[in-house]
Amino acid sequence: MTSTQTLPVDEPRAVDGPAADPPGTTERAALRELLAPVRTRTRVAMAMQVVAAFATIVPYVAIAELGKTLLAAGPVDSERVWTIVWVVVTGLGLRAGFGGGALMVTHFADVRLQAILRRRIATTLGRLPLGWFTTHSSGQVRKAAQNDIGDMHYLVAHSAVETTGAVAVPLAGLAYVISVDWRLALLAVATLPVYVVAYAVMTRGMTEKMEEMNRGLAAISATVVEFVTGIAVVKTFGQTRRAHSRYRDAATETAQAYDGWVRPMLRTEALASMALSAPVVLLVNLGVGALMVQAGWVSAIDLFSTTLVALIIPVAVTSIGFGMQARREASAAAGRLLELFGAPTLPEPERPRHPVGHTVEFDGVGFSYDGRTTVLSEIDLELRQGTVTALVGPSGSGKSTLATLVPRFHDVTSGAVRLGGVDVREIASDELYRHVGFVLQDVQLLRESVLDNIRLARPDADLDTVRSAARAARIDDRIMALPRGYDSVVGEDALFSGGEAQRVSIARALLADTPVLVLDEATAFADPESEADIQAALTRLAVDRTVLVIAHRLSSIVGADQIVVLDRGRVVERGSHDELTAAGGRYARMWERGTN
Ligand SMILES: Nc1ncnc2c1ncn2[C@@H]1O[C@H](COP(=O)(O)OP(=O)(O)OP(=O)(O)O)[C@@H](O)[C@H]1O
Repeated sequence: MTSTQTLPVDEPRAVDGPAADPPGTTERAALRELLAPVRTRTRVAMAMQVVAAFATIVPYVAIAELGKTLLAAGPVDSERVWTIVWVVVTGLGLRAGFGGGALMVTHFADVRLQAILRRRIATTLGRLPLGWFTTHSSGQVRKAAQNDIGDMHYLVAHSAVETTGAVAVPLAGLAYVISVDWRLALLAVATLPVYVVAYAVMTRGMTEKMEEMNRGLAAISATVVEFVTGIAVVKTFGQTRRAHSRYRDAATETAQAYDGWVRPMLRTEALASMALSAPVVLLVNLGVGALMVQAGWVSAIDLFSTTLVALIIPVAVTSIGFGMQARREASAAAGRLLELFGAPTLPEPERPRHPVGHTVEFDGVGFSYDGRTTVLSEIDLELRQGTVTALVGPSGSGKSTLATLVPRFHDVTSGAVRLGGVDVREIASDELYRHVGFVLQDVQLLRESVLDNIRLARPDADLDTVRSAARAARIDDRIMALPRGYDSVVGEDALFSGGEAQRVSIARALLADTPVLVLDEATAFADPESEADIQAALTRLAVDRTVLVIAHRLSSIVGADQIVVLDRGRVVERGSHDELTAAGGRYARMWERGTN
């Protein structure tokens, strides 16, 4: 049983912008929207980083002044020396305090944003129609909750501060060297253009190359998944070698593409980093600077002080490049998160109504998943309180779709589904799930103790109550035989077969005790003994409830109060087993063939 929450949340906005938006605009807007809750903190941190950037320059300037003082003719002015020492210490202290403080502010901001986004993901997931989860894998949800939020860490906690530092430190340094001598300033940044040009060459066509790489990696992972999921078939038909070679080919192709892309890039990168390396900066500044000193343009001590500052400019600049890649990844992650937040949610009624009784009615119900192909049309049905209705029909006739409209996996396209006289869309979702339970083919057991799995809807139920539900579902003996009994954890020391998992979920439904039940009679994988157990458990579950069962075996629904035959989304026959076999129609033929 799943219940949904109704937490207040901003209405999600559509992710896709107008068609005329230049590429990247939507993602930038997405990023701005996601980062809005921490904008003020980020700005405060940036301002702190500007102070830290100026403080970074102070010790270098002070040391240059110290040099001048010590080399000046006459006795050393010790008072001035001490003042300079204090300036150096203060500069270092301010840099550590403001720089560290800025990072602290952004890291707290990041934690806050992660909490906001995680809550928003939980709220969104709680408001999505259950049908959404049948078309989206848990992997996608996990990626959003972990990887995408994680990808945003660099952006929030580091990028703004580091980029500010990367711009402010060189600017502060440049301001100082210009104040000393404009020719020395030119020298201090002389190697920068080489880096900028090399970097531009390196990142040319980066987006396309990254896409190509991602395609290659996706192909490799697809062949691995194909191999692992189909391993039984692959081995049985002796195709292991072929499957291996497909993986090898995909891996080789991607490796070659990577090599072809990265090799020239590494050469350029080496050149770029060389242009900003300390020996090259020193060589250019001291070499050319010495000529300037000889020519009498500048003093040796000025050259010394500007060379010191020139050494710190490159370190700051190179961090910009690193930040750009992380920013790109974070923007893409933000886009994916907003896509999740923008998924159409199940509207909650403004003024919820309460059902009276537990009769379910389908009134002129029509449904389409995509708005084009009609899956159900003109369904009029009444599932009277306390009766069992079985749905039969060929595969794809719409049985599951019809049944899952009752717990609002999706909302009808036309007509209405009513419970106790109230349209299910007018019942608050948590109340709806207190009335409607379901046991579907795809049994979902959580990685928790068997006890907690069974008492999911009633966490306060004691062991005796849980055991009596499990006994009714014919699974108690099996659970007691587990190493830690009811405390065994599903997936660790509680490993259930398909039929056993089905019975655990029946025990869960029995305990939840909802008056309306939607059952998918999943007996396809069960052995005859297990099938008999499941049938017995289902029969027990159906007592005194309004039950809608998707029947795969006609033998199990002979006693149903009403059998509904669906074909291509329409009700083609309806009646009891005796009435339908006597009528000699579709059901009678299915019964004779012994198939559904
Ligand atoms: N999530 C979905 N999105 C789009 N189309 C869907 C979705 N689920 C089912 N369909 C389509 O709706 C139609 C009815 O499917 P449904 O699963 O309700 O049939 P069914 O009678 O329960 O079939 P089966 O007995 O094989 O389970 C099919 O054509 C199917 O392809």
